Amino acid sequence: MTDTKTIRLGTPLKSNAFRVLFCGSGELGKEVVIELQRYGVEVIAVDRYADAPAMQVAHRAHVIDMLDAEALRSVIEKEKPNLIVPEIEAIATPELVKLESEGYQVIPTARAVNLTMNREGIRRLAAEELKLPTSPYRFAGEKEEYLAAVKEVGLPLVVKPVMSSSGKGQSTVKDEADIEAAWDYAQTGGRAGKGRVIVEGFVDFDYEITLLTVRHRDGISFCDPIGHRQEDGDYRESWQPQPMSPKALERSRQIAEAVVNDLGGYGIYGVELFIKGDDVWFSEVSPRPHDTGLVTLISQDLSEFALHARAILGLPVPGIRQTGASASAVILPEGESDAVTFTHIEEALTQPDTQLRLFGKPELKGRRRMGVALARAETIDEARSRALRAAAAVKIEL
Ligand SMILES: Nc1ncnc2c1ncn2[C@@H]1O[C@H](COP(=O)(O)OP(=O)(O)OP(=O)(O)O)[C@@H](O)[C@H]1O
Ligand SMILES: NCC(=O)N[C@@H]1O[C@H](COP(=O)([O-])[O-])[C@@H](O)[C@H]1O
Ligand SMILES: [Mg+2]
Repeated sequence: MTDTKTIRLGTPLKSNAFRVLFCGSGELGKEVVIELQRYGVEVIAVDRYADAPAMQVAHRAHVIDMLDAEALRSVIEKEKPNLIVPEIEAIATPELVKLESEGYQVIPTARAVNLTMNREGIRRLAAEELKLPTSPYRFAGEKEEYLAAVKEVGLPLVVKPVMSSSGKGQSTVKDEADIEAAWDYAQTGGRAGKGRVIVEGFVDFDYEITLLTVRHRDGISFCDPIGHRQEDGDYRESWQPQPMSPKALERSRQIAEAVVNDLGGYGIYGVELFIKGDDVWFSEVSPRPHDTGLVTLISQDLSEFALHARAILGLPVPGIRQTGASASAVILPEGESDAVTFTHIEEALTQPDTQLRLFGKPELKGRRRMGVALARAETIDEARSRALRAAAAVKIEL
């Protein structure tokens, strides 16, 4: 007898395959693909360039301009996936909204992906509709408007393109003299070309966290808070668990719950929060695994990638086990190469409880995250220095 309620996973490459299509195929997608492969899911990886990390572990791949709505629709209509999994912000998300209304399933929801790909969507939702505390902010599309926004918000402030990630196009302005340069960088450095910016008042936080929050068929589960250090808007190290006052943790969970329940769907969310004493500000949210959550590859029995896979397949998440003080440190070389060689990996791995991931990105142009070191230890401080030492040990030949 067939139980109509049960999840049905077929055999990959057969007519009954359960097919998942990734929009974006970077290092975060690669780990989710590996988790889905473990369930015998058929995976199709899509990105703007060939041989992207997740493509290397998927069944097949397509290279398209994901900001081109027609190209995106055409690949989806060709593959007819059971699930569409956005992996990066820079996608023609309004087309995903249309595709969802035609019956495709977008993870976690097309609305969540559409709102979060643009800082304006998610910020207005969080601050104006959900009334959550955020930094003061203004949006601007023209230089004049930008200069007025800067006046209203006041220095110090942070300028970001509305569509960007990993700090691309982002500047902190402390001095009047840097106001012009911040506008120019936002117009050239984002992931989707010129356009609107957000001007945010600088929040003088004690520390910041990512609260990984899973929405799954049985409700919501939280991972322990992840602390992290960012430079130029891009993450350099992360650790788990970040010590927090009970009040700040409770407040953080309330904010995360409010946001993910509004956005809905199944999957993991990375809720970014600024903390000062017991006060918590919402910063932004990724409706997908978070880069700072790479630490969960060593710090949890089910990593954020395994949790995402389970949640999106509609499988249960009865518990998440945190296995002690852990840290991650990025391998972030700078230069130009179309075939990077990594050496001294032995040195990176001489310490116990240390692991390495090299993403296999086919090109280095400027500064790019190419790998991550992971470590566990007795204390957070030890785990951090162990991860940093391992990351620094790896040498790069261009
Ligand atoms: N208003 C602010 N006040 C203080 N610091 C900020 C502010 N906005 C951003 N930052 C700092 O810059 C970092 C990156 O900002 P944000 O997360 O908005 O950029 P992003 O490009 O979306 O990065 P990612 O894709 O890695 O999440 C934050 O984690 C924080 O350290
Ligand atoms: N903060 C978001 C983030 O870390 N996203 C991750 O970086 C990739 C892009 O890397 P690239 O710029 O090196 O191609 C994305 O595909 C995703 O895996
Ligand atoms: Mg962020």
